[in-house]
Amino acid sequence: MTEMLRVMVAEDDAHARAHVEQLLGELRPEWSVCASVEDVASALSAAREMRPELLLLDIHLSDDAPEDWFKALLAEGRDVVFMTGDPGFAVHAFEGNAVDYLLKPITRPRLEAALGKLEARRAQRRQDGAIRALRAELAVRAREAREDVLTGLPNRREYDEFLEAEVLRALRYQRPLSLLAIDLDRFKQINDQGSHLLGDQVLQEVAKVLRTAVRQHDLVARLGGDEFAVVLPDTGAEGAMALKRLVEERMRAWHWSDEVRRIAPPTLSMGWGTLDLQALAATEAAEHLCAQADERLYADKAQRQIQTANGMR
Ligand SMILES: Nc1nc2c(ncn2[C@@H]2O[C@H](COP(=O)(O)OP(=O)(O)OP(=O)(O)O)[C@@H](O)[C@H]2O)c(=O)[nH]1
Repeated sequence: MTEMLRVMVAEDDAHARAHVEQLLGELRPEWSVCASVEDVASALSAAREMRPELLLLDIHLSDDAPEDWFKALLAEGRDVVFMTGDPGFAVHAFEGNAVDYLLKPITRPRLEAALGKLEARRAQRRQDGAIRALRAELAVRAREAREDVLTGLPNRREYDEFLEAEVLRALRYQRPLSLLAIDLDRFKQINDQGSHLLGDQVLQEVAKVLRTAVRQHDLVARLGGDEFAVVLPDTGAEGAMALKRLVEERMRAWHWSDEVRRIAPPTLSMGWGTLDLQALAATEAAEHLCAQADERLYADKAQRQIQTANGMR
């Protein structure tokens, strides 16, 4: 698709200016000359006000203008083609990243070549922009694929990969590894008696409690629904139990909203497991680790249900 570009021509020689504009009209009839100026002040103000996409600039517009009057335009990244009678100017033109420079008198083939360069540069810029946008989009998608949208915690995919890598590391270096499996109690009640939105808020707050209770190298993940897990590298059973107690304390101390408190301040059932460092196969060791944590979680939940039935918290 041909772009409809707007061009500014700055040239103090009226004949030369008319000549350039005529050539432009012949070479790119769909483009328009939005500013045709003859001095520096008009060139600078037209460049800012008319926002032409191409600036065709005579370098020596008037004797009293500073030699580098056009530098600000180049610095803004504007597409400039210089027109000059001085062959030595080429160096300055390209240092400033001009599109091209044309030696006077301007000929049709040289102007055509300069316009071609400009179009190629604009096409390249569009392509670069599209690639940058695509990269940014891919980065967002990649993050979303590993992140739980509601809480911002790593999701199950990230958790699975992290756990697998940590199990291998722990077995290889014979370092302890623990896991805390977590499930909200009676969460359905919050959704049913409050609202789904209130349920979402509770999930977000639980994520905060967990995130702020763990160490930097631990991984807190939301596995789905009201299930969370914490992978604890370099941590044995004592450390896992200590974290369980800390999370319980923080949940009790959390400032739940009145609406949540009216229904029931949320509590968590938790179970921990530790990796068997004598295990020969990593997959079985990981499965055993998860099974231990789940078993303790269910036992914890069963006990809480009994306590609730007996009217205790
Ligand atoms: N608000 C909200 N609710 C969710 C989300 N994901 C799952 N749920 C709800 O979580 C509830 C889980 O219910 P259950 O599995 O019975 O768990 P529970 O009510 O905590 O019961 P126990 O674990 O036995 O104490 C269901 O009502 C789901 O609809 C979510 O992203 N937001």
